[in-house]
Amino acid sequence: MKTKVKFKSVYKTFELHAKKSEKILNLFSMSKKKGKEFLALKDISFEIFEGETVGLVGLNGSGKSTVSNILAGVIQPSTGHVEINGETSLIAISAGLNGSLTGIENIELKCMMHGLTKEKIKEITPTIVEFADIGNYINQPVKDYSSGMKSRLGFAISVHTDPDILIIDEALSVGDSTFTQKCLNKMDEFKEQGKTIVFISHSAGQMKEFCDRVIWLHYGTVKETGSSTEVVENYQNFTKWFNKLSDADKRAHKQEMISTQVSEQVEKESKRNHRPIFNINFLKNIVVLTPVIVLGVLMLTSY
Ligand SMILES: Nc1ncnc2c1ncn2[C@@H]1O[C@H](COP(=O)(O)OP(=O)(O)OP(=O)(O)O)[C@@H](O)[C@H]1O
Repeated sequence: MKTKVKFKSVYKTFELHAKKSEKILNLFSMSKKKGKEFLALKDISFEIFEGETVGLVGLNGSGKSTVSNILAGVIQPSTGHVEINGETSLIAISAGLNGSLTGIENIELKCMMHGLTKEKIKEITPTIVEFADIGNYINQPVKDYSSGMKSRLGFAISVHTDPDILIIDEALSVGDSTFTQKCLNKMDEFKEQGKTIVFISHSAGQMKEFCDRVIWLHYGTVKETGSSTEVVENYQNFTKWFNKLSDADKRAHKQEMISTQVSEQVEKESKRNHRPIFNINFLKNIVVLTPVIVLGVLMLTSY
């Protein structure tokens, strides 16, 4: 079987800053206070093969969208190896849509970005418009759309640009039932054509029906990978257990898990990135630049 996607020991960290000013100072390496780092993905490894539909499940914040954004090339992993064999197309609520452009203009732009010729775009635009089915809003700026409308347009464009790997990130959750069914039928067509699909949904039913395999992400790690029925059932048992906890126990459990995502990276970072506020390069720049600036000011004021 041909590998379409491979993640090997992937980590993704996000910097967390208590204040905006810290973030700005950090950009110029002038702050000693290194913002804490949050490990959204910790040592993630998995493989997806051609023609498979693989689901991602997990609690809010477990890292599903971070994986889908890496797959779509929207963000880069911090460390680790990512192999993607084919063109990906991400369908998430409003992903890649330009708010100030109209629906029609977005169709043109996104299709061009997928490398479609002008003739091809002209040919498929009516089909996309018909699939999106948002009436006259197609000529309105996307910023005026409801989330359902954005999702409809995003889905309609993505499935008609003929991607190898389709990534659907909860885009169906905001559509009404008629549109969701239309999208699920389209996904069936894609499966029949042997396309690869990565599907993120909080619907256990959709996961079991559409996915060959499911990956359960848990606080940034892979908790389980296996057949969709088995993994979804184990995940549901976990959520049942979790929901039975008291509010205080839920909070404590979450806090305990999240603290492992923050503290581990901070320890590593503090060892790796310990640097003085005014390092030698900063002082060198001051020594070289000050006379130049003073000379410039003197020349300007002498005229
Ligand atoms: N740009 C960012 N800066 C800081 N933290 C971020 C950023 N993007 C994501 N995160 C954090 O990374 C973690 C994973 O987020 P992600 O959106 O991948 O979760 P998810 O599983 O898709 O959640 P949901 O089910 O709510 O959509 C979350 O704790 C989130 O707050």
